[in-house]
Amino acid sequence: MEKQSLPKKKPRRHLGESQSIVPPVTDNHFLRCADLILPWLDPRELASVSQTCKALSFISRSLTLLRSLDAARSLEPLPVPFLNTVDSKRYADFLYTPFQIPATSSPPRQWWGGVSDAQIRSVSDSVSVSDDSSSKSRTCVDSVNGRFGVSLVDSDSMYGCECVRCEEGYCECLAGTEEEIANECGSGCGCGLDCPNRVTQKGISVRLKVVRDEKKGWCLCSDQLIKKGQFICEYAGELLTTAEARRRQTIYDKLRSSTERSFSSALLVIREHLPSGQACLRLNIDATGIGNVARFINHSCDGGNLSTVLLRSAGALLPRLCFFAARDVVAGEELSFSYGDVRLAPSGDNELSCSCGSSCCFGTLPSENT
Ligand SMILES: C[S@@+](CC[C@H](N)C(=O)[O-])C[C@H]1O[C@@H](n2cnc3c(N)ncnc32)[C@H](O)[C@@H]1O
Repeated sequence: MEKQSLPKKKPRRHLGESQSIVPPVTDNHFLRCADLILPWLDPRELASVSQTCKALSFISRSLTLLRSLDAARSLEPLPVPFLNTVDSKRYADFLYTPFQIPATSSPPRQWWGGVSDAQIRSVSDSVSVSDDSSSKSRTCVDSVNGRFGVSLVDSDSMYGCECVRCEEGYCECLAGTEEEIANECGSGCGCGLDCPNRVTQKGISVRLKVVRDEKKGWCLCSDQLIKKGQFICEYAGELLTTAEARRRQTIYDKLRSSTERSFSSALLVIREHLPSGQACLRLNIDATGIGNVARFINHSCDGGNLSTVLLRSAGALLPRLCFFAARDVVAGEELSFSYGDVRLAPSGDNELSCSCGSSCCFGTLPSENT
């Protein structure tokens, strides 16, 4: 006769037993701690922990919403929202700087959208949790601004105008010394930020949005009609030495191959040539970890709808790469430019396929041999 096996009894759990009451999440230290502590709590304490978790969940959902509402974290005159109808990513994670900054190996944390005091209070009232994280966050943003506000200007510069009010388009600052570099009034001048010859120094003044695309990832798009010649933004990020740019490029290439190409880098190398053809200036700007909205501008093989201008403001140590509308751009249109000439770039293992959709698409993205 066959021995009938009885249905196995589920082991009963008692508070205090060292059995797992939370799903095993191997790398989650918080949950591992919870697993050790929660079984020792009495019902009232357990209920209070549960309320706290609900409050934290509410706050983190609100923060996610706030983050998706402004990629620029209130550091630009206008917010730049994320829009995604393609997948579950609500926003891209990077630190925001409106300006070029020196390379940093240990970037500080950055405030990015806080639940307002009123919201915090209403959450606290409803779930009896007191939290002063909002004021801490604000202190954090100040220190971050201080850190990121490192200015790459030469305050003792002798170059610059002494105008109290410059005339638009007519100022000694506008006469360039290098042929390829346009000039603006700047910190070395007597005029202020409202000077008409400081178009690119007032932040982003056109409505933009960051839209998710299935093939290209995030794309910077206009959210209004932009007239030909209007300033869009500069390419802000960390200024690297060429050695550091090469080091980071190797890391980014590895990351891209290990994350099945979902990793996007935003390291731009700008070479300005003398009329003789010899390179005279090389700028390496990395917006991958720290940058502004320009890090979302994708490549287009037909040159796109943006023109780039290398621009020096009086008193600045280095020129900045600025984007202007190359033609009228309608609301909703993606902003793009050419990353380089694909025919000049060496083909390699790390080639990315291009989805610019232009009639002259080369099929692959230009890759920079740093
Ligand atoms: C500077 S980032 C642009 C923003 C990026 N799409 C994102 O999601 O963060 C450059 C990266 O975007 C993607 N990209 C840019 N232009 C593209 C294009 N025309 N086709 C496909 N991918 C593109 C590539 O992954 C490239 O490495």
